[in-house]
Amino acid sequence: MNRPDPAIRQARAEELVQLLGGRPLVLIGMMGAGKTTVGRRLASRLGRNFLDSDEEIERAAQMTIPEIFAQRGEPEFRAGETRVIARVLKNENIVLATGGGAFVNAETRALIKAEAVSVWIKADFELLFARVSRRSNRPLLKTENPRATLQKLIEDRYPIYAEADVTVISRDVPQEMVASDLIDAVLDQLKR
Ligand SMILES: Nc1ncnc2c1ncn2[C@@H]1O[C@H](COP(=O)(O)OP(=O)(O)O)[C@@H](O)[C@H]1O
Ligand SMILES: O=C(O)C1=C[C@@H](OP(=O)(O)O)[C@@H](O)[C@H](O)C1
Ligand SMILES: [Mg+2]
Repeated sequence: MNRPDPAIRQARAEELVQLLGGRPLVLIGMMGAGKTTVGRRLASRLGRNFLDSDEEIERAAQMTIPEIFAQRGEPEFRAGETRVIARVLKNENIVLATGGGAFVNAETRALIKAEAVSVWIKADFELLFARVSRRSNRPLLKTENPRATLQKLIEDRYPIYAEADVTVISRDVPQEMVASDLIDAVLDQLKR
């Protein structure tokens, strides 16, 4: 787990930007995987704009995600999510962090596959559960048994997430290192 030399890190970031040729980089995966926080660092490393579909939905609705789920319900949230992702994918040179359910939607998934390079940030159950337990801002986990709910979501969604172009394991290491792993994994894929 050596930290790469900053010059090498910079060179890898530049190479990736070249190979992407403007295509959006879209992060998918479960709640707690690190899409939002690692995505922000990744965008800064690549000199790209960062967007988060949840933040875009909150801005458009002028409500938080828990408020949207409580007052309008999940179907309306999902409709907003599909619209927002279709809109932001018209931009080049972005890193987009999606919400965990976005890629599960067939329409959204087709759009991401057509317009972007998708990266599944994959993490094991205990790591995800520890991370999502720190905050109570994820309405889907407000159940009697959040562990069982998370486990069921993992079972249902992992076969779909596996359709992403690239998979990166979110290890329990600093986010900068996950961002480096991500750059290396996408580079490997694009150079094939
Ligand atoms: N590599 C990491 N090391 C430590 N904490 C992390 C790491 N990646 C994410 N986290 C933390 O886990 C929580 C969930 O991350 P977040 O980026 O919101 O995930 P997502 O958007 O995939 O749901 C946040 O508190 C974040 O700071
Ligand atoms: O997995 C999901 O269905 C959801 C994930 C959340 O985003 P994060 O994956 O960024 O936590 C957010 O979109 C909403 O609470 C629903
Ligand atoms: Mg997020």
